[in-house]
Amino acid sequence: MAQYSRVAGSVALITLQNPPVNALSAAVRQGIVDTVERALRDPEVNSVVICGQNGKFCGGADIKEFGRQMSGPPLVPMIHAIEAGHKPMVAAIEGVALGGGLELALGCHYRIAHSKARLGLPEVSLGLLPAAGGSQRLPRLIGVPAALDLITTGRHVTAAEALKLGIVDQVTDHNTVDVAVKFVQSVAGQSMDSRRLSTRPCPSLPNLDAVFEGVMQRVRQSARGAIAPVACVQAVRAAATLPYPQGMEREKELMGTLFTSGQARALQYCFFAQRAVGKWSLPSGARWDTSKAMPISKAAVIGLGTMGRGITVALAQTGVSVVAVDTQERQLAEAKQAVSGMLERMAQKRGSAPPLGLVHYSNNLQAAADADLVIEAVFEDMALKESVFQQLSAICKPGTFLCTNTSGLDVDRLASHTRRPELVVGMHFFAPAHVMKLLEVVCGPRSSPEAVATAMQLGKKMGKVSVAVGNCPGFVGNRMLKPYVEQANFLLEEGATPELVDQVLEDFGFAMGVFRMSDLSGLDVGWRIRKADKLTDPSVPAGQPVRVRQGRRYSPLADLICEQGRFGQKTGQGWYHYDKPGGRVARSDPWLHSFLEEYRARHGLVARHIDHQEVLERCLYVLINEGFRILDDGIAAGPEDIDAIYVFGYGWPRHRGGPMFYASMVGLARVLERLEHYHQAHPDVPHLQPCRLLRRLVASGSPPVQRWREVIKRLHSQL
Ligand SMILES: CC/C=C\CC(=O)SCCNC(=O)CCNC(=O)[C@H](O)C(C)(C)COP(=O)(O)OP(=O)(O)OC[C@H]1O[C@@H](n2cnc3c(N)ncnc32)[C@H](O)[C@@H]1OP(=O)(O)O
Repeated sequence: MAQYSRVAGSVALITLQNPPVNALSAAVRQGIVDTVERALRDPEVNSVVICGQNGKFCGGADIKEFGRQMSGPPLVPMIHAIEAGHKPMVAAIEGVALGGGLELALGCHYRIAHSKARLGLPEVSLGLLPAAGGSQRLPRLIGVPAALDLITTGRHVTAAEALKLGIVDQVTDHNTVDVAVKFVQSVAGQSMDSRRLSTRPCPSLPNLDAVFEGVMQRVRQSARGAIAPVACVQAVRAAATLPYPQGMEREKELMGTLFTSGQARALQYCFFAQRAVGKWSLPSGARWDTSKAMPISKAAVIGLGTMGRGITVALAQTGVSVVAVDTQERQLAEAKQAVSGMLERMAQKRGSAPPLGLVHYSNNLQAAADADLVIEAVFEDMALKESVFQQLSAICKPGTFLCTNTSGLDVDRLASHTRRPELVVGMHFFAPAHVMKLLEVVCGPRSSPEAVATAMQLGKKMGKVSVAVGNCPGFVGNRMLKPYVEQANFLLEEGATPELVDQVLEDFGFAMGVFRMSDLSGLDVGWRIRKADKLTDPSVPAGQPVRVRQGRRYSPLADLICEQGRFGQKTGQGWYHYDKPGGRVARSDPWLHSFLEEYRARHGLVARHIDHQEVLERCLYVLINEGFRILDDGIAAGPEDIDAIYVFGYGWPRHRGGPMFYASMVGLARVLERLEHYHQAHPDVPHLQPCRLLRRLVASGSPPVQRWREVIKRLHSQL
C-alpha cells in the first residue's frame, strides 16, 4: 500500500506501507502508481516527497513474490513515470533503500538521506541484477567504477559514503521527511530535465575495455561459478556503451536469464534460511519466541589459544566487557598482544577507537567469578574441559551461563560436572572466531530455554548466524564432514589424487577442496581425535586389519601422513607441499604420489580411473545422507539449519543453496539411486547406505525442501 497525504499546502507525501521493510509488493506498486498519478493530476500539488513508514524507506522488491505468478504493475514503467513527472519528486530515505527501493529513489529527481540510512543494490546476493533501471541509472549518476563495485558486490553503503559517491544529494540528522518537504518546495516550478538520470550520458572512461576486462576477470575468479555477478558486469557495460533504451533492453534480457535460474532460487532460499534459523525450536518444545534471553554485560573467556583470542575479540567488538583468562603466563602475554593487535587493526579499518579497555586479562580462573557468561575455549580434551567446568561451577556466581567452545565433544557430559547443568550450552565457533559468520549453539538435553536463547542472542549481537543444534558427536557441521572426508580418502586409495578431488570440489564452488582445507586446518587435529577414539595407534589391538575398524572400511592414509610429521601448512607438508612451514601456496607433491602408489601396492589395491562425477557424487551425497540422518535424529530442526551451517561455516557455495537444498535440486530420487549404487559397490561403508528419511521423502513424492519438516513430523509421530 501507499498512503497519499498533503503537507505544507502544496506537497504530496506518498508513504510506502508494507511492514516490516516496506517491500515493493504488488499492492505497494499499485499504490505508488495510483498516488503518483494523483499527485501529478492534482492542480494544488506542485511537488512530491516519497518516504517509507516506520523509519524505513524501502527494502526492495518483495522477495516472497519472486517464485509466484507476477501480478500488479511492473517496476520499470512505474519508476519511469516518476522520473518523467513534471513536478519535482524527492525520495526521503530513512533506514534502508535497497534493491528496488534504491532504484525507486534513483527514479526520483533528488534523494535526501538520514545519516543512519544504508543504501545499496544487493540483488546480486539474490542471484539477480538491479533490473528496475538500477544497472543503467547508477553508472550514469556515479560513474562506471563505483557502480560496478556496488552492483557486483551488493554491499550496503552508509549515508555518508552515499553522499561522497553522489548517490544522495543531502544527508541530515533531523527528520528526513521534514527536510525533504522543505527542500522540494524550494525547487518546485523548476525544470527537472537535468535531474532525469536516464537522459544523462554515462561518464566516459578513457580505457573502457581494459576496465571491463579487468573487472570481469576479477568477478569470474571470485564468483566461483555464480552467474549473477557476471551478468551485473555485462549490464553495467551496456550502460557505458549503449544509449539508455538499448541498455534497458540488455538489462531486461540478462535479468530474464537470471530470474528463472536455479542459482537465483538457491540464493533466495539462503536469504530466508538465514532468517528461519533465528526462529529456533527444540525437541523439548522450547522456542525462540517464548524463551527469554538474559542480558550479558560481562563475559569471561577461558583458554587463550587461537579460538579463545578470536572469541575475546568478537565479544569486545560487540561492546561486551571480557575477562580473558589463561593460567599459562606465556600464553597470556602472547594473547594480550595478539588480541590488542586484532582490535587495533579492525578499529583502524573502521576509523574508530579500538575497544581495548573492554578486555581485562588474568591468569586466575577466579577472575571469571562475576561474569554473566563464560566461554571455555581450552584445548579439545575431555578430561581438561571436565576439570575446567568443575572449577567454574564452584567459582562462578549463581546464574552464570557456562558455555563450551568445542567442535564435537559431549556438552551434556560437561554439564554433568556442574551444579547447574541447565545453564550449560555449547557455543561452537569457527576459526577465525572474530571473522567467521557461523555459530553452532549446542543444546544439551538439560540446557534451559533461557541458556539457549541467551547464547543465540549473544551470537546474533556478535554478527553471527547462530544455529541451534542438538548434542551428538560432531554436532551438525563436523558430523556431516566426517563421511565426506572419509570418502575423499577412500577415493585416494582407489586411484584418485588430492589434486583431482580438490579440483572437482572447487569447480563445484567450494573455496577449497577437502585436502587443501585439511592442510589449512592442520592434519594433527583429526589424528588426535582418531587416537582418542581408538581408531589409530597406539590403542588399536594387534592383529586388527589395517583397513578395517569395527567391521567397516577404514583408511589409515591420513594417520600415515601424520606419522611422517606432515601436518599440513604449519609443517610445510601435508597432502601438498608448501615452500616453507606456514606457507600458503599448495603445490603438487611427487613424494605424496609415490607414497600413494606404494600404499596401494602394499594393500593390493589397483588404481582405476575415477571420473569427476564419481568424486562429486561420493563426496557430496554421503554428506547429504548424513544430513538426512541428522534431521531424522532431531539434531537439526530443519533443512534450513543444515544449509545455513554449511553455507556460513563450511564454504559450501551459496549459489547452490546448501547441501539439503542442493539435494532437492538434483532430485531426491536421483540422490537415493546413486547412494544405493555406491553402497552396493562398497557394502563395508555404512555411511553410503541411504537413510530412512531420504527413502521416506522419495516415497512421499520428493516434496520441496520447504515441506520436509512435515514429513519428519509425520515420520516421528508414527514411531
Ligand atoms: C525487477 C527486480 C527489481 C528489484 C529487485 C530487488 O529489489 S531484490 C530485493 C533487494 N533487497 C534486498 O535484498 C534486501 C533484503 N533485506 C535485507 O537485507 C534486510 O532484511 C534488511 C532490509 C536490511 C532489514 O534487516 P533486519 O535485520 O532489520 O531484518 P530482517 O532481515 O530480519 O528482515 C525482517 C523481515 O523482513 C523480511 N524481508 C526483508 N526484506 C524483504 C524483502 N525485500 N522482501 C520480502 N521480505 C523481506 C525478512 O524476511 C524478515 O521476515 P521475517 O518473516 O520476520 O523473518
